Amino acid sequence: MSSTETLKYQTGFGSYFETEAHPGALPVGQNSPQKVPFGLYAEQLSGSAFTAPRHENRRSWLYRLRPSAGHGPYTPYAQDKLVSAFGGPVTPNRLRWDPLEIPAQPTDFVDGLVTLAGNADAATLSGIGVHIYLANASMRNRVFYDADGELLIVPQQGVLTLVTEFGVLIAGPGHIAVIPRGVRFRVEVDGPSRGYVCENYGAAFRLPELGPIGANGLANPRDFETPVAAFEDVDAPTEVIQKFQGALWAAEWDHSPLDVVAWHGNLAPYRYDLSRFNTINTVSFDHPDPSIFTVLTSPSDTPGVANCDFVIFPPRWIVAEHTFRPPWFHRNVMSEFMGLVHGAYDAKAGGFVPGGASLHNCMSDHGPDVASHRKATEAELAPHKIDGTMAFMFESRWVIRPTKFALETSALQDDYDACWSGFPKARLP
Ligand SMILES: O=C(O)Cc1cc(O)ccc1O
Ligand SMILES: [Fe+2]
Repeated sequence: MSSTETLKYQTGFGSYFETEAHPGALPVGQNSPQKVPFGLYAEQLSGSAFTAPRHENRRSWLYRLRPSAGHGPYTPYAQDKLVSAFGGPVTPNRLRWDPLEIPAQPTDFVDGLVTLAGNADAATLSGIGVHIYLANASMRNRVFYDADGELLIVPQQGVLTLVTEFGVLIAGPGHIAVIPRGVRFRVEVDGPSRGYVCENYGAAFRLPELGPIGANGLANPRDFETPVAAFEDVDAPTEVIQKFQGALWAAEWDHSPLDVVAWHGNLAPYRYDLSRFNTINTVSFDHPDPSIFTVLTSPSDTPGVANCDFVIFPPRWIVAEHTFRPPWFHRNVMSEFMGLVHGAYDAKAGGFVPGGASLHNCMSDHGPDVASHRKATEAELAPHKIDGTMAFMFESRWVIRPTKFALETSALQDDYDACWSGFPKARLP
């Protein structure tokens, strides 16, 4: 990721930013002057209702070469692997997938998105879509935006350059990137690329409360990075593809919409280096609930019950005494989708591999496989570093429904249940 160093970022989660790619482009003292500097056009992008309370209110003002309203109609764009209709029958079975293969034929980020699962409904602004992207080509003369939700991108292979209306950010394995609902962007790849996308239909991701942890810890606000303004002045046909109510639509614009010369506000893309996560865990006994590893949360209307939590399982020291150290057996009202960026996950000795995924829905029985259980019950409980790994979970209050594709793909493992068979029965004296 050497090119990272050449880009500039502004730091702070949800900070109030202001940035201009050309000196004097940003109006001073007001948002919408009669004459914007250089004849730029002012446009407000609202990510929350105008009347949302201040701590929830997110919007930015963009100053662009042309108003983005100047375009013709959108027509349907065929890409049937990306869906947002999660009705129909749903299996209660535990599911696990091998990594989906990156295609051999040229495929960009938009065409390479495939939906594995999702819940609730983009129309009511709640729930999530869970997608995998499989790409080997950069987007050329085309730009994407998602009216249905915010995109949390978890690269697993290949470094992405996200050229957005707000500037350029780079994210490879070990980083996440978040693109707010509606923000237009192009994805450039450096080779075969795979990763996970949580499309958040609900309230925007934010940092979790820290409660008794105190004022510091977990993901610290200053480690979130937002690009500085950068624009392209391109008068050439550009295909703008949007996702709206589950379907893709395309329109041809006569210029690139990535023409924002300056902007200010608190709604903007950002990235985060997961190695900056200040991991907190037990120094006494027992395995804490995984909420201790929450990086970002999208709350629902019920306090403490997330539309989606983004949780990671990063490298960390394990020191618990007289404790079964890996995740315990459990059943959960919340539904859990997991992925693996690299390394191994301590509850699964085999079968859960980088780029793969698993789904444990509401009340499904899961936990360590037989081999992990045996190893952990026999291990000498010295301090131990779990290293070289990064698993994650999208955890949601709504049942996560696999798509038809996810249930029919040959990547779906047909023997997942077997990892929990053969536990010796307990013997009472
Ligand atoms: O199921 C999983 O592997 C995720 C998970 C991890 C953990 O440490 C505790 C609970 C939990 O659901
Ligand atoms: Fe779990």
